Amino acid sequence: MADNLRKFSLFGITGDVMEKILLGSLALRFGLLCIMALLSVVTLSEILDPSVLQMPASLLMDPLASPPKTNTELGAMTSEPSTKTDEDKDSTEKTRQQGFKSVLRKVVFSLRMSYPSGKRWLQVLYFVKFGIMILGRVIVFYTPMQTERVIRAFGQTGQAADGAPILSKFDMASIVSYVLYDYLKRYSNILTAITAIVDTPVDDHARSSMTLRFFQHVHGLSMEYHLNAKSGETMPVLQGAEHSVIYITEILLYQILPSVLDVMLSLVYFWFAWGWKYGLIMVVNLVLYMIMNHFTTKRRIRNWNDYSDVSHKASSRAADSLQNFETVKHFSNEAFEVDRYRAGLVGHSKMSLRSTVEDSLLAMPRGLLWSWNLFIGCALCATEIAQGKRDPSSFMTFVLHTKQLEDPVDTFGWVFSSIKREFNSIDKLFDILEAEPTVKDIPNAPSLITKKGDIEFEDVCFQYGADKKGLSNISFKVPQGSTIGIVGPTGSGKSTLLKLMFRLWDPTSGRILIDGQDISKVTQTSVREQIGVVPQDTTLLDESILYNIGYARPSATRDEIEDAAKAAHIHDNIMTFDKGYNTSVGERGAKLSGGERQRIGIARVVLKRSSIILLDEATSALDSATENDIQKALNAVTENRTTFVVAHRLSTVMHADLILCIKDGRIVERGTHEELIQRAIDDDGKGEYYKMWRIQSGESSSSSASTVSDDVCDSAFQDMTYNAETCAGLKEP
Ligand SMILES: Nc1ncnc2c1ncn2[C@@H]1O[C@H](COP(=O)(O)OP(=O)(O)OP(=O)(O)O)[C@@H](O)[C@H]1O
Repeated sequence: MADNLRKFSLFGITGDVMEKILLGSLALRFGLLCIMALLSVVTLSEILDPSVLQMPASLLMDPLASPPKTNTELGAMTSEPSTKTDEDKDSTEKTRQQGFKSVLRKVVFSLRMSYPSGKRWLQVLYFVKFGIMILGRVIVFYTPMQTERVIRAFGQTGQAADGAPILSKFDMASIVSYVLYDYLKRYSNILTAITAIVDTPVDDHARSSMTLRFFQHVHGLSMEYHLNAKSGETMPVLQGAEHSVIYITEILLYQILPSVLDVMLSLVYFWFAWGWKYGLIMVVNLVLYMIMNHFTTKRRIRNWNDYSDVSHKASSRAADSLQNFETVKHFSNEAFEVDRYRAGLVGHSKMSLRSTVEDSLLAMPRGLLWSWNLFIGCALCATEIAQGKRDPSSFMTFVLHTKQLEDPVDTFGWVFSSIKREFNSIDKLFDILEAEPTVKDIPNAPSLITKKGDIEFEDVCFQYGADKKGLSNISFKVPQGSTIGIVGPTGSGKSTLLKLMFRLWDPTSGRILIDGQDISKVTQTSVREQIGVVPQDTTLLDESILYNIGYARPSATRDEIEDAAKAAHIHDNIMTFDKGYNTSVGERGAKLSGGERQRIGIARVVLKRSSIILLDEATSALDSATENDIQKALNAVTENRTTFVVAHRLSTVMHADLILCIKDGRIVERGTHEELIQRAIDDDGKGEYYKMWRIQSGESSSSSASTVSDDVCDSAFQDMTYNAETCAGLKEP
């Protein structure tokens, strides 16, 4: 060979020179590879530097813990380590990922979710795809044997019709069969086309049914979950898990299973058709490969977990800052947000580089092991051919079979790590799916039947958490059609009381009765259907005004919606907008003023026509004149309906049939406005309600109760739209 090369000449370049060029280029290639390997190791060690690894963790800290003022402070903030809670969470997550049971659970979950249960024709398609996969294994197994048959045919000699010797027989049938096998093995063949077509409706069905189930579950969760969940994170988790479920199924059934079948078939074939030595080489190689793979996969998973955590946190922080753009602008923190996001991206790319470098380095020993196996097998086969024990064509069969196994065995190299990555997102989904509603309907709970609308609180106690505030021993009874005013300092528990009525939470002890029925024993939906709420901060859906008002009763006609808007004194405003009722309100109603949002909230309650109405500071964002108008409208709406009015402005509640004054979660005073004032006057001016009334009426708190004069009353009335009779009743006898 070397001699032949030396004699060779091309364009005047002799074989000698050519040989040197070839050797030189080989040496150069080797040198470059060494440099690349060295650089990879250097990069790896740099990336493995713990300070670099901690960098992205800075994104985990709460930026509000100490609001940044200067760039230096911003820089300092972004290099803080993560909070312990997040670390704990992450390690729990990773611990949970391990364990056979947990893996099995996720696998079963994925397989179940991706199976089109309930759809017969989709099930047929599902099994067609599976059948094609099995057929594929048979084709893969037979292709090398067909090659051997073609080669053997060359070796067969014979005689032509004229008696001339034929050195090699031309076997068209075996060549055609080989080409056919090869075609069916290719990516772009008829079987893969059928698989892709079959796949689409099956996967689409799995995706949509899964997302709907998850979506329904999340909507079924209680207020507590939604308050704790980060807005904007739930949907990506659902979408990520939806992708993961499909991916895991695809990998299990169409990557791992075929690979296992390929390996098993080859193993059995070699062991029994070629002898135990070949089988043993295969087994030893596979076992070594799996062991090596196990350790490398562990490392890859850790890399991936770190990578996905950093990536997830960086993007959710970025989304959060965009959602709260107004707050960012209030504090001119645009640059801070950009810096924080940049730090996240830097961490992200470092993680990405680290895992790529590690993955590539870890793949090298696997390649070497495989070549070693090929070498042993080839040497054994060549020896047997040389000894005349085997046909030379069998060498080709061995090489093709072994090479054909490379793909499936290599699949084990990456498939387990990638499947485990997907487990990460299924874990996040499990967190959501495992969240139980804190407010639950008892089994077979009946619906609430409202005959009148009498309401009773029976020694109701409630706490948000073990050490958090709530309500204590709340008891009162109100007949149908009454208006109950709830007043008290901020944070005293007024809204909490309304939330308990609406069953956003259930009392820790005690009972709330509507028409004698304990609301915790009837369905939440039936309770909520009977109650109309105007919350402190009416949030709207990013749709038109028409849609938002109609949301209270989707069956309402356009006329009914407009009537409700008129009753809430917002119709004229709406008509001044270019698109009238079709005006889009923006995200959470951001394109409307606070007062407009509140009036849409009131219009909704008008449209809902519920028998009980809860108004939580429903008119706080309105000017006195508009409030006065709306108050009249609300009086019409609330007539003959049991109404709870939470208000700081006493003018809103002073006509109530009963006023409850709440302080630190307890009712400290109760009565009508007149009774409360009179009681305070009789008691030397002591009384919470009286104190608030005097502050709001503009009288100095140091004045004594006995000096409640006409002037005071008048100034109070200016703000309170108070009536003359009530005022007369409050003056000193
Ligand atoms: N989801 C919650 N988790 C924990 N604590 C809460 C929660 N909601 C409210 N609280 C706490 O419960 C207490 C009562 O809150 P609530 O909203 O009922 O007060 P409020 O009297 O309506 O106040 P305001 O007049 O300011 O609206 C407050 O200390 C508040 O911080």
